[in-house]
Amino acid sequence: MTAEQTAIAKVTEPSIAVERVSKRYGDKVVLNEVDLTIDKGTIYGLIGPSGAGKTTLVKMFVGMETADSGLVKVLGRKMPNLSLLQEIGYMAQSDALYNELTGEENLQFFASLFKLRKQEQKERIGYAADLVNLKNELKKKAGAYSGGMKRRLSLAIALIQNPKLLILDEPTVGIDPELRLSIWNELLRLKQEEGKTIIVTTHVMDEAERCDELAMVREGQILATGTPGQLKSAYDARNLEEVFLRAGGKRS
Ligand SMILES: Nc1ncnc2c1ncn2[C@@H]1O[C@H](COP(=O)(O)OP(=O)(O)OP(=O)(O)O)[C@@H](O)[C@H]1O
Repeated sequence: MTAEQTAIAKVTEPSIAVERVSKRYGDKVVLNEVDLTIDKGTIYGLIGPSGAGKTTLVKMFVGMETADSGLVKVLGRKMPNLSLLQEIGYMAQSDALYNELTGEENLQFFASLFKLRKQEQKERIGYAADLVNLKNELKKKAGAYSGGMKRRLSLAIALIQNPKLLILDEPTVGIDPELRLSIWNELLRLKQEEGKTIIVTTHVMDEAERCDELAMVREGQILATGTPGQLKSAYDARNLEEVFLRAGGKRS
């Protein structure tokens, strides 16, 4: 391979490669031979009804779940892999915060887990708190935050170490429309200007519209992938809500 070919291969290497991944809990098959490729520098949405397997899949990207069979590669390395945690920001569906610590102390604690210089740590905390509009609430204990504020603090924590890959499980639940818009604008900027790869699970169809690519997940399988436009034409639908319903996306 020439140097140029090597460079191209590096650029085009996907952020996530999932090959024939299956997972069951007891008798229940939660993921069934899933294949998925997520390119670098894209916003990728996983949509599908409750219980479809989206969270289980993204937990594998973070190394919090393991597949029974198949392969999950993140940034070219097989998961689980502890050394990749610096590169992955994860916002879980339920907030994992220290209620007895203030918002600021929570951010400091999570920042201290990563390799950041003191000054950088300070800057990242300022940036993340500002992004989620929590700068004036940082001295309050997280336990006294509203549900939406806790979500915002969790999102700030996911961004704290400036990861290459952001994995956000229903990031804007409980967040008001104005802030939701500014968070989405920032996600778009992070993709465009910093080349980050962002993976979101969502039930909100106007958020799905903002993704570059989507995967429709149902009953542990990926029914279809494509841009929002491609999915709409494939299902002959006017909007993604119709795609969702036509793909059989009834909530359990
Ligand atoms: N630790 C577990 N033990 C047993 N079953 C589990 C476990 N985690 C998930 N499940 C089951 O796996 C299935 C898929 O769950 P998952 O959370 O991945 O769905 P989801 O698509 O993220 O749903 P939602 O949109 O509601 O978040 C569900 O039937 C769920 O009950």
